[in-house]
Amino acid sequence: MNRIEQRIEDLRAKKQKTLVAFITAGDPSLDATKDIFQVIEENGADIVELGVPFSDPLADGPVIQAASQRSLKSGTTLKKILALVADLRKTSELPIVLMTSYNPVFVYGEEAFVNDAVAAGVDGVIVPDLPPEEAATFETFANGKGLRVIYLLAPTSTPDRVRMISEKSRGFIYYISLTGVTGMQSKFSDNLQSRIGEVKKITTHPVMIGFGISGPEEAKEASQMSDGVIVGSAIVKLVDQCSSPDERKEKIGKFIASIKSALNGA
Ligand SMILES: O=P(O)(O)OC[C@@H](O)[C@@H](O)c1c[nH]c2ccccc12
Repeated sequence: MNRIEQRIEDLRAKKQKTLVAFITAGDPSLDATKDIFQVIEENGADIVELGVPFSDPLADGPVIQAASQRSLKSGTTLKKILALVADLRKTSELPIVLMTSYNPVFVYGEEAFVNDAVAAGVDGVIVPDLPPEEAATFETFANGKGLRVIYLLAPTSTPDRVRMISEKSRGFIYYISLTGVTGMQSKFSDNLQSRIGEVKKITTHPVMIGFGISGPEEAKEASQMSDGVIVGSAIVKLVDQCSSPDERKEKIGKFIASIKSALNGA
C-alpha cells in the first residue's frame, strides 16, 4: 500500500472522508509553497495535489491559470518541484499527488520523470491530457515503481469508459463534478448523486469529487455522495489574496480547517 491508499483506508476505518487540497506549486514561489503545504497539513488536509504550472493547460479555469502564470514567472520547473517534494519529505508523510500536463513529462522523459518523482517521494500523478488509451508506456513505468496513476471521470463518461478507467486507475478515481473548467460554482447538477452511484457500482476504487467546491457546504454535500473531495481554486484564490506568510497561515489555515470539520460532520 502506498501513502494514498493507507490514508484513505485509515480515514474509512474512522468513518471519515478524504480532503484533497490542490495548490499550484511555485505560486507565488516555491518557498511559499513549502509554507502553504505545512499550513494545509497542520489544518487537516489528507492529500495534497501539487499542480505543475504549464502555459497551455487543458481544463484550468482562470484562477488556476493565473496561478500557473505567477509560478512560471517565478522560475518554477518540474525539476525544482521534485526537489521541493524531496525537501517536504524530510518532515512530512502526507500523500502527495502531482497534477501535470503531459508536455512537462514528455520534455523530462517519461521514465526519468517516474524514477525521479518516486525518488523524491511523490505518491501519485494525474495527467489530465494523457488519456488511458495513450498511456500504456507511461503506466508501465509508473506501475513498475508504484507511482499511482489517477484517472479522471466526467459526467459524460459512458459505462464502458467507467469500467476501463476503473481497471487502469490506481489510488483513487477523480470524478469531475461538471462539464467545463476548474473554478468555483455554487450548485451541483441534480444527477451528481446518481452518477456517482453508477460509478460506485462499477468500481471498488475510492471516488473523490472535484471541480467547483468552494467552501464547507459544498464539500460536505459532495462528500456525502463519495469518498472525499478535491478543493482547488478556492485555496489558490486565498493564496493570491494573502501577502505575507502570517496572513497565509491564518486565512488558508482557517479555510482548510473549516472544510475538514464540515467533512467530519461538525
Ligand atoms: O479548482 P476546483 O474547481 O476546486 O477543482 C479542483 C482542480 O482545480 C484541480 O484538481 C485541478 C487543477 N487543474 C486541473 C486540470 C484538470 C483536472 C483537475 C484539475
